[in-house]
Parts: sequence; C-alpha cells; structure tokens
Amino acid sequence: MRSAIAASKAANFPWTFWPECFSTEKTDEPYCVFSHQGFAAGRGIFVLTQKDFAYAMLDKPAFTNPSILENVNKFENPPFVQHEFPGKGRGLVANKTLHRGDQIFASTPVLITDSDSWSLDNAERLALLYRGVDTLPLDSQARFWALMGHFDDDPVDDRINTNNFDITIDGISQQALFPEIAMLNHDCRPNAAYFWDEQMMTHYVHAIRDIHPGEEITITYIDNEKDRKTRMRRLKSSWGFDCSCSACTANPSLVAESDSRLYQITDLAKTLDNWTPTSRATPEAAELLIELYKLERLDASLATAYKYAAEAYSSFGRRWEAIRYASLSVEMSMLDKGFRDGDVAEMRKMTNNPEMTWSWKKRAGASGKGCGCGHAH
Ligand SMILES: C[S@@+](CC[C@H](N)C(=O)[O-])C[C@H]1O[C@@H](n2cnc3c(N)ncnc32)[C@H](O)[C@@H]1O
Repeated sequence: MRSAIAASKAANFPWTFWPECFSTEKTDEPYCVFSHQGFAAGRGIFVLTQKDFAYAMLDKPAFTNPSILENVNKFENPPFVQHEFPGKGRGLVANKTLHRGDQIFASTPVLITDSDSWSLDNAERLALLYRGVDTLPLDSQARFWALMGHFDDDPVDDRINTNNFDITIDGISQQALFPEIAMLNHDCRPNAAYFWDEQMMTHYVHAIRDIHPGEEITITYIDNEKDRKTRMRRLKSSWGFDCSCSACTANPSLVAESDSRLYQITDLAKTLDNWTPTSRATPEAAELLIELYKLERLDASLATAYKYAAEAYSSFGRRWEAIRYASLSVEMSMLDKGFRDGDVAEMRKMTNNPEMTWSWKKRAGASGKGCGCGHAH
C-alpha cells in the first residue's frame, strides 16, 4: 500500500494523489508534490512546485491532447546498446548507422522540480521528493532507482542532481529527469544534440552528424565553446569527473590550437552581432566562423554560425547565399534548438524571401563596400 493517498475517485481532481505540501517563510504559496500516473500513456510524472504552476502545466497540449504523444517514449528496438565504459560508467553505443537528423530519443520527464523548492527546509524538500518517487508507476520508479549518483548525497537528491536537464516551462527554469536519456555520457565534441519542447513536454535527442555502429552516442553537459581549462573545471565541479574526451586529452600543442580557435570564435560572433555603422561584419567573417566550428567539430554550433552567414549575406543584398545559409541554419537549428524555435521560423522566412527580412541590405546596399547598417530589429 502506498503512503500517498489516492485521489483518483474524487470528481474533477486532476492529480492521482492528494498533494503533500510544505511551506517556506520566503514564499506565499507552499511547494507540493503533484503526481499524474496516467501521463504519457501511464509512464507517469510528478512535479515538485507551487499550485498555480502545476495547474498551468495541465493546460499544455501534452496533457489536454494525450494522443500527440503517440510516438513518444518508444524505447523498443533502440539504435543503441548499453555499454560499460571504464571510468565513465554506462553509456550508449550505436548499433547501426545513424545519419544527421535521425531521432535517438523522444521522451517525457518522470519528474520536474522547481529550483526554488531549495528554499524549503531540506528535510521537508527531501520528504516531498521521496513521496514523489513513491507515487510514480512502478516501471518509472525502477528506471529512477537504476540511475547513477555521484555526489554521495541523499540517494534521491543524488540521482536527480547527477542526471537532470535544465528545461524551461512558461519562461521559468526547472529541472527535469528523463531516465533513458540520462544514460548518455558527455563529450566536448558530441555527435548528438537535444532540446526541450514544452508543448509536447518532450525532450528530443537527434544525431547531429553521422554516427557509425560501435561509436558512443554523446551529448554535451556544458558550453563547449569555452576553453579546455574552463570545460574541465565545470565538469569536475558539477558532475565530479575528469574530462577524458579527445578534445580535453589531446597533445598540449593541439589543445592550445583548439583554445585559440575558440577565442577567435567568440570574437567573430561579437563582430557578426555588431549592427552599428562601424561594424566590421562581412560574409567572409561568417564563412571563417563556420570553418572554425567545423575544425572544432562543434556541429551543433553550426546552427548559429549558418544564421550569422545568412544574415551577413542578406545584409549585403546577396540573395542566393543568404538562402543557402538560411536553409542550412533551419536544418541544424531544428536539431539543436527545436522545431518551434524562433531562429527556425526566422531562417525559414529567409529561405523564402530574404528581401522581406529585417537584415536585407542593412549593411552595404548591394555594393559590399562600407556599412549602412542601421539597427537590427
Ligand atoms: C547522466 S550520467 C551518464 C550515465 C552514467 N555514465 C551512468 O552510468 O549512469 C552522468 C555521470 O556519468 C559520468 N560521465 C558522463 N560523461 C562522462 C565522461 N565523458 N567521462 C567520465 N565520466 C562521465 C559521470 O560520473 C557523470 O556524473
């Protein structure tokens, strides 16, 4: 018999159990555990948050129209096998060729926690988390407990902190747990990218370059455009491991070269973002940025680099190059930022009609000389 009290027989009550709550002096509304066992065809979910936020979530299409999740959480015949890597724990290895754009996961969270719930008394916060896990369907509970921890902390906290993803719902950042996706290890030059779709309440993972059978499927946990030292420090402090990926363990001369390319990438992005009359942005600068990202094998970042190139060409009135790069940007942005992302919509517009976009001839008329920039947007 579960410790949580079933609420399923109460009329018009949307949650499976009566929420258990604790208050904090810092907030008006208590934090509660809201459990929905039927979510995503019985995968279930619990949310540790405040009442208004939990109820607003119920208005998302994923809850109001469950049939849209028909093709989500399909874990049979995966394109990978689980493998034990010395020093890394488990990871996922491709068992067939995956092409850029191939979907690897589409998964709903089993739990979502509000970062502000840390303002609760720790024992109370943990009591809510334990209660939440206890209210998940047994299958999801098992997946939760099978996750790795590394902080040597409370077992529930540790699993959440080691495996969660930052997501945003209605503009508010939250932590979400996707047990199957949490099996992916980090690489500073990953071959897969992910994004969160809040309408679908689904986390997607796609290949961002071709992945061969036997190759580990990896994502990034951090901002890979930082130099090696910064990346290593971040991975150690947040995930407790010494980065051993090829970009971190290369010969110091190669690392130094990579770091200097990363600094150049930062500078070029600043240049291309400059829409003032003194801007030195040119299509050539954007081409160089693309080349540097390719050299660094930062495939996901190409989404933004292609956008810079599309806008740079558009700003000099060069229609066909603008369209070419806008198309490339749409393809990569859909994999890294999401199907509904604003950049995707903007670049799609440019593929149809660059003349109607804000950047058209913004910099130099069609001459390519000098800058008549004006302001972006
Ligand atoms: C989200 S889990 C990934 C799956 C995990 N390997 C497992 O066995 O469940 C994150 C943890 O995996 C390990 N890990 C992930 N990527 C790693 C890497 N590149 N090198 C070493 N350890 C890694 C770290 O212990 C990290 O805290």
